[in-house]
Amino acid sequence: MDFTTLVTALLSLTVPAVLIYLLAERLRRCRRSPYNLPPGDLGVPVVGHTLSLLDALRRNADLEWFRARVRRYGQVSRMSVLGSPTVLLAGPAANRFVGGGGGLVLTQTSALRALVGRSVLTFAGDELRQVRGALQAYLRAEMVRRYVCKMDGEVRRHIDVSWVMPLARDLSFGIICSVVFGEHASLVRDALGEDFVALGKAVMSFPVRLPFTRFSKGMDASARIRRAITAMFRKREEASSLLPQGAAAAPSSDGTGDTDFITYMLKLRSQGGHSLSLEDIVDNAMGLVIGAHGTTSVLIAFMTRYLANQPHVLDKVTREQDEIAANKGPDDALTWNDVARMKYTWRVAMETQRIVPPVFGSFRTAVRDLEYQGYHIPKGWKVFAAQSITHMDGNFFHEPTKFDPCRFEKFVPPYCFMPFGGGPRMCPGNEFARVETLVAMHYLVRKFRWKLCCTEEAYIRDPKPAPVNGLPIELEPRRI
Ligand code: HEM
Repeated sequence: MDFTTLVTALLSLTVPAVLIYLLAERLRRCRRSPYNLPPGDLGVPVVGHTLSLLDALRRNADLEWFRARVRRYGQVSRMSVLGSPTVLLAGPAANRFVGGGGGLVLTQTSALRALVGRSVLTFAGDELRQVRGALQAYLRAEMVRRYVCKMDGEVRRHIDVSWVMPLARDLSFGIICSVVFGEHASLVRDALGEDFVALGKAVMSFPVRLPFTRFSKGMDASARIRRAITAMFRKREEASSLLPQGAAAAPSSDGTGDTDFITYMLKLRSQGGHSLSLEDIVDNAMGLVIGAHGTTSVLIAFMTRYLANQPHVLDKVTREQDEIAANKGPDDALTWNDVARMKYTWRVAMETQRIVPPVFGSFRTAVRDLEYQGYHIPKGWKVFAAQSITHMDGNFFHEPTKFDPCRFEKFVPPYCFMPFGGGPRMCPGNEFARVETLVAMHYLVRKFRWKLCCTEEAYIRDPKPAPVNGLPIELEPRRI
């Protein structure tokens, strides 16, 4: 018997034996459990349901996957994903429970911790409170109001390209860079654009530091971004200590919101608002860029797709945008008041997010033993609620597969529509995303008409929704 045959024979005996042992252990533990665990199963040891869920996501069949489990086990069930026992919850009460936060913390994968070290995505306790407070203050409506002009300029710079997904990505990347990095934005965009793409892709990867893995590329990109941005702002940090009290956080004299995020955070620290180092602030800036651009670009891209397939909706959006433009000169930038009038267009955006939510659900970890609807959730277990389950439930949304923006003119029951999450970890950038999307749509529908090159183009979730071919469109100038 040669060496290879021997190794193969040994492996074929030991691997099944180890798997059977692990399975038996797990079954014994479950049977001994003092908990009233939710119904369900933990699947194959270690792998659990990870591969099956990933496969469903890649085929855009995740809703069916979740529904099958809900049909089989009810609205509370147990499964195992990414190596952890996880409770899958469905329904508005579940969305409220997961968003509410009591005994649950945001699940941080080890990839995320390694990639964006110390940021709002990885903090807990006091540090989290300080940074959430600063982010919410920075992104509040009055601040976003001052970015409208900036967003307008950025959209006009991008608008004449015809490959929707990359265009939407470039656009939202450009906008978030100009807000986060201020006068350094173009430098960051040009020198670090690719690195931010690699970083975004690595966030949900397996943390294996081998050459050519997504994670490894993300780690290299993250180190380059950190180095470059820290160096850029080292000077700014010194300069900001020379600014008069309150100057950095105040609006600029032209009202365009020229206080970039990093300067804002440096100034806030000098006023005792937090105690983060420049390196931590840069990590938070990275977190903000990741949170902002992979999500808003999905919304803009899918809205473009729905408008192409729904001519009557496009007509209504165009009428609304034409009325807004009628009172302005061709070079006048949009204002906050203009954006406030785009009510129907925003309903189209909400309907797009109902059917294709950019973030597919909320993952939490139980920090103590919890109880939900009579079942125990042991400390350390994960809890997951997928938005699509309530978004596509006929009990809350009549004919849920139909694209109908007017449904948002009526009352929507609480905790059924949650594209931005809810509770203490709700997206702090929701207002920012709303304004960015509306400004982009204004110029798109006013200037162009478009046709989808692949009318039935499928999309996958990776885990964000992405059209398989990048959603190419034929774009032509609009004849008015
Ligand atoms: C359509 C666009 C967007 C969608 C659908 C979206 C959705 C979400 C959701 C669902 C969460 C919470 C996830 C959870 O509960 O586990 C979240 C968190 C977050 N979002 Fe957004 N987001 C969008 C745009 C933005 C923008 C424009 C920014 C920044 C300007 C941003 C920054 C963040 C940050 C920093 C967090 C983490 C907050 C925390 O951990 O406490 N997002 N987003």
